[in-house]
Amino acid sequence: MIRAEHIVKSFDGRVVLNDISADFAPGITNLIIGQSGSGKTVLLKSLVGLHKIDSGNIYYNDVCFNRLPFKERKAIREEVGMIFQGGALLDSSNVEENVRLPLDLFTTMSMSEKRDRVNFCLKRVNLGDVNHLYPAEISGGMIKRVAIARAIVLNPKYLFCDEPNSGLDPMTSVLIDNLIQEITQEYNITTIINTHDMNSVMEIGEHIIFIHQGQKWWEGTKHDILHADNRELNDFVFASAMAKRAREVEM
Ligand SMILES: Nc1ncnc2c1ncn2[C@@H]1O[C@H](COP(=O)(O)OP(=O)(O)OP(=O)(O)O)[C@@H](O)[C@H]1O
Repeated sequence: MIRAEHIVKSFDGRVVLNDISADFAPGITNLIIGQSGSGKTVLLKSLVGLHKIDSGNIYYNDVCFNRLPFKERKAIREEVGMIFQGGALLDSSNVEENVRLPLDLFTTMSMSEKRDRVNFCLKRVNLGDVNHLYPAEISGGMIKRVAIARAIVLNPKYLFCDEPNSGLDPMTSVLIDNLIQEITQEYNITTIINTHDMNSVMEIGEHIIFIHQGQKWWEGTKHDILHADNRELNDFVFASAMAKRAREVEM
């Protein structure tokens, strides 16, 4: 469980997160949505400790993360998996080396133990026999799977995903969304996903926070969204004519 309490963050006196509070429960997919520039990435980075917040508190279970000394914060960070936009694999390392990297950095496992763990994680994301391929030799969807395998290799308690299906076709996006949801449930991970993708919202939006101009404007589930009486949310979610018609039909 991650809890944000009254988060305020500004840059050069300009407030970009204004008093945001939210609970992110484990075992479900928590989505942060909002227009470009609304503050989603700043919120995600603040929650993970990459931005120092001006005020408020961030709890990881019962521990106040933002007030911890550096060493203890680092220990919690080792329980965090991250999936970055574009995958962020090392181009000069092959798939196995990319997935193994957190094990090399943070564990004292033997090489054969590491190889077993890497193979287990690659299998979990439905990738086989790609260990020796380089990122340039695999598809965008495979890159995301490798990024997911790397994010789970240390058995994280918390998983942060920044636009996990950016650049993917709609079918591959659904597969990646479903994979993240399955892994979240299977290992009871607290997962927070930053997304613009309305298909993701309707597919895996078990808990959704809508950010508007730096404020939490609406909160609910994918089922609530269809009936939400919130103009900014509706303008954002049902922006296209097709989405508007789909909503009318559903209503
Ligand atoms: N390091 C920074 N320094 C100054 N301003 C920043 C910084 N990072 C973000 N901002 C500002 O904070 C606001 C929110 O940015 P943020 O990246 O969180 O938006 P977003 O909702 O993630 O947008 P997008 O969907 O386009 O990625 C923007 O106005 C942005 O210019």
